Amino acid sequence: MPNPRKPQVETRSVLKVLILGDGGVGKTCIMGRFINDQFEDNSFHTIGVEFLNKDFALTGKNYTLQIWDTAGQERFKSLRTPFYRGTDICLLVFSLDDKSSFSNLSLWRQEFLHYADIQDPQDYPFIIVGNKVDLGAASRTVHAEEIKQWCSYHGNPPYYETSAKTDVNIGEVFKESVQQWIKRESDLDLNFKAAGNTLYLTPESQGNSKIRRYCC
Ligand SMILES: Nc1nc2c(ncn2[C@@H]2O[C@H](COP(=O)(O)OP(=O)(O)OP(=O)(O)O)[C@@H](O)[C@H]2O)c(=O)[nH]1
Repeated sequence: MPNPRKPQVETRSVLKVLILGDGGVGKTCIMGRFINDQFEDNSFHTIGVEFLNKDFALTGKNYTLQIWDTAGQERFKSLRTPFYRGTDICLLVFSLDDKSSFSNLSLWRQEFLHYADIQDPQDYPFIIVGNKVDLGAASRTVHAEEIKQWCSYHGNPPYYETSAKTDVNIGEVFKESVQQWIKRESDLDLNFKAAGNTLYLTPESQGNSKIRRYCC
């Protein structure tokens, strides 16, 4: 039973989720669907970056997803890249009816790794999103086999086919983001322990507020 005299402190992890991909693939609409459950038929091109927060609970734990929508057009590159650092999860989005948005996925991945200064690209949690699945098979120009090959070459990141318009798999992508983050945190923890970095608390060290679990 909770102690009524003790204030209940809510613990909440804040995750930065970045959405990248060509202009027009539906990044803003994906964010709008997830945050407000709305879809814009005529959304404007994003200029630079915009971010919105959404609280999310998974298996009894609370998270705040800080979702960063970026401008996909090349002319806005210098406005978006300064915001890549500190990203926890990166969504790489293409449109299933736009072959060149899929061909550009590798460039988006490289741009992110470079400007976010990621040291271990193979371990980084990307999620691949093929949007506009509602357009159906007749409009589809990017096929399952080539997506599978791309993913297999790039470390098998999770792949989702979504529709911001008809709300297909949008919640699942963000749930996957949290799951990827949880997995990465626990892998980092295991690696830390496997490297023999166990911290033993002695009576002296317990009084030393400068001792931290991880070294920077
Ligand atoms: N059919 C369909 N259209 C979509 C979907 N998502 C977005 N669109 C449309 O695609 C167009 C571009 O959507 P945006 O969300 O603005 O694309 P963006 O990737 O943010 O574009 P930039 O801001 O230029 O980077 C708009 O006309 C949307 O209505 C979808 O799931 N299905």
